[in-house]
Amino acid sequence: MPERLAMSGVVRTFASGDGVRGVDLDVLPGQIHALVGLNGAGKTTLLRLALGMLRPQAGGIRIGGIPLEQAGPAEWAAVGHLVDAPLAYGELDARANLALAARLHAVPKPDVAHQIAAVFAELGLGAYAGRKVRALSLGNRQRLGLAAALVHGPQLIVLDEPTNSLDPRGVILLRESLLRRAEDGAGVLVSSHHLDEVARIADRISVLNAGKIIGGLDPHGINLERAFFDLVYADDERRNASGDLERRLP
Ligand SMILES: Nc1ncnc2c1ncn2[C@@H]1O[C@H](COP(=O)(O)OP(=O)(O)OP(=O)(O)O)[C@@H](O)[C@H]1O
Repeated sequence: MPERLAMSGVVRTFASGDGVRGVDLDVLPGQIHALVGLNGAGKTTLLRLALGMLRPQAGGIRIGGIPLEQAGPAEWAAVGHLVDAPLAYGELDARANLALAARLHAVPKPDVAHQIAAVFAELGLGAYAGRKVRALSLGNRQRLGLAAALVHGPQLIVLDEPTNSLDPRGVILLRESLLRRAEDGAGVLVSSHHLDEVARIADRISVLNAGKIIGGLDPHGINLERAFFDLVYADDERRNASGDLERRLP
């Protein structure tokens, strides 16, 4: 079975020199791959590249074995993502928003109501199904954004800091949802600042620093925070010692 996502030698830098500078990364079927890094490390940029929201300057990206530039509706229907703010129509209720998300991802019409009910239950949103989105709390809007990313049963799930503004119950529901979906064969790429949460769900943790993957963390290891900072500081020192040449060269 091909990787759900494969990125090799991906480069995308901005005028400042920041960005993503030569990243290899994959997500296998059934795997939860977490991406951690300091603010500005390049996590969102990398996820946007994986989703075709940004074009790489170099390198290759494949989803479901297909190069991104050749991916068509069938490949994209198998992807669910929440990167940036949840996109929703404020004047429509939560159910209507999810129905749109389901149809956009090619869920057959007769299945839409059932799949919406299932994902509402999964993320604890049932009580808000008839509520206009503009009247939802921040956390419930985030839950709705997650529901929209998951309603069609995607095989590749890409989430940028998905626990943002979720309450502890929401964090647990999302955790259970991602673990179950991975067990069913989905591949998950998720960025997070919460090392404890990441350790609970990830099969693999990659550390991104200044646009590069500088190593991995053992999800079962003790003192993940210490291991994380050891990697980051060692990389910062190495880059400082080399005058951060790589950063300044095109
Ligand atoms: N569209 C853009 N134009 C210019 N610079 C950008 C753009 N998008 C991101 N950057 C820069 O690229 C770097 C990486 O940003 P990115 O948002 O990917 O980091 P991040 O790891 O997701 O950070 P955070 O944890 O704060 O969300 C930052 O220095 C950011 O300012």
